[in-house]
Amino acid sequence: MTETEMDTTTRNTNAEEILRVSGLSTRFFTQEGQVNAVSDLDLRIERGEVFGIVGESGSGKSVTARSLMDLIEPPGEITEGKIEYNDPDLADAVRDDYPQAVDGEYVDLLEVPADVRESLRGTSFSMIFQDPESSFNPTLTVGEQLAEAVEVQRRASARPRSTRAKTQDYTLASFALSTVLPSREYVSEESRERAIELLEMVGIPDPVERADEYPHEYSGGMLQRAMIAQALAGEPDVLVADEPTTALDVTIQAQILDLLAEIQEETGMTIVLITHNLGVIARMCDRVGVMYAGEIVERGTLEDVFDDHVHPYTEGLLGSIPDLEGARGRLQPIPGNVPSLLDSEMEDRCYFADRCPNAMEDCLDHPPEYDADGSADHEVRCVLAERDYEESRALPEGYFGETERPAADKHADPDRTEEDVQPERAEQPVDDSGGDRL
Ligand SMILES: Nc1ncnc2c1ncn2[C@@H]1O[C@H](COP(=O)(O)OP(=O)(O)OP(=O)(O)O)[C@@H](O)[C@H]1O
Ligand code: NI
Repeated sequence: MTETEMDTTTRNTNAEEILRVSGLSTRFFTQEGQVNAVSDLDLRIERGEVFGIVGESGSGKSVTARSLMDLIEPPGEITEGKIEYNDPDLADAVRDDYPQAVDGEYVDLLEVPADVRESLRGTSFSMIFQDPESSFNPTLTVGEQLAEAVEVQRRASARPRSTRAKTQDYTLASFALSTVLPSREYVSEESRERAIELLEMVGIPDPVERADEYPHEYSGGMLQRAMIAQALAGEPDVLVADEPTTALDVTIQAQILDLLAEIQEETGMTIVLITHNLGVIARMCDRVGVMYAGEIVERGTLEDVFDDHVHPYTEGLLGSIPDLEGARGRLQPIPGNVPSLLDSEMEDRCYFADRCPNAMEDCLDHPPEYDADGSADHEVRCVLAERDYEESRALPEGYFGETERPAADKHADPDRTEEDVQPERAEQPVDDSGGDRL
């Protein structure tokens, strides 16, 4: 181990992990059979970092995000694993009733009742989505909805989580209470003012007037900003952003990413950023996990993944982003199809082997995660971490049957959104449409 590697190791043991996900599996029990959307997934998210999850369409990114937020609905189900959240007060509050859920300052959110999980939504965890329409009620003004979100936070901070309740009953009941949305008439003037502040913070011009408008009166980019404001109303520790810019045009995409980066810097919030776009990852993230077929197949720092990647899938993803010069690069989608995640069709091998230019006999066994060169965080689910590619061990052409043309990826339309988000960490000029945001 080199000296630099030692340093990284030290840093990582010291950094506080706000979220520890271990062995998480999420299945959908559909008429066609069991869909293994997320399988045995491990994640360690450090407080204050921007952690990116990237992968092709169907790789399980959104299901991972929704699992973290406890938003999986039937026929889906988290079938295994732990989602441990670092919150000493919560740990104290639930320790007596749910000792198996608590490990020091961590609480396994899958071991506490649903109402406790729900009480954390908005105030500890918040999520923004690709389509802001889904986050707003069309019949209420944006200002009213933001004020309601602020009220939820006020109630949550009024509950005796940090002062330790006298009785467990009271503690748990208070968690549940904070999930009840106040009705409109209880929204205080203070919350209204805070709503306007939030709109201003996310760069909405004339926030006082805009607060009284309905969602449909907002442009796509403005509504995206308003959704971010809504997500921030509860001052969450962790923001999960699922493709927050994909639906927007390139200029607005860049502005929204800048806004998120600014807010992150200002508040120290932890962000889990989900995207199919490695350019967005390069611009925003500290560390990244590359997802394929419901698993993280490569993870590490940006440097690990961009410069020292081992997995041919990562290589393939990198080949499908535009070149660094900003000239329209030739996008080369990875040949072959995203695999079926139907349990009955998944073989116990490397799930990428049928598309992999370097598939060997070794790949017929499902690979574990290996340590890879680079930072201490660099891990890869590929035998190439352990051995070089050997032509003599290559699987014969056509081993997995006919390889077809790549499936149309709904996100991979190069003419629309990809070209201007550059895969480098450039300081972008701040857009001037928003005034003072923070
Ligand atoms: N409600 C559902 N019922 C059945 N299968 C589902 C459901 N939701 C997701 N899946 C399956 O889970 C797998 C992962 O989907 P997910 O939405 O997480 O992919 P993704 O990586 O977010 O893709 P995209 O980039 O297209 O958003 C897919 O095979 C999908 O078909
Ligand atoms: Ni998705």
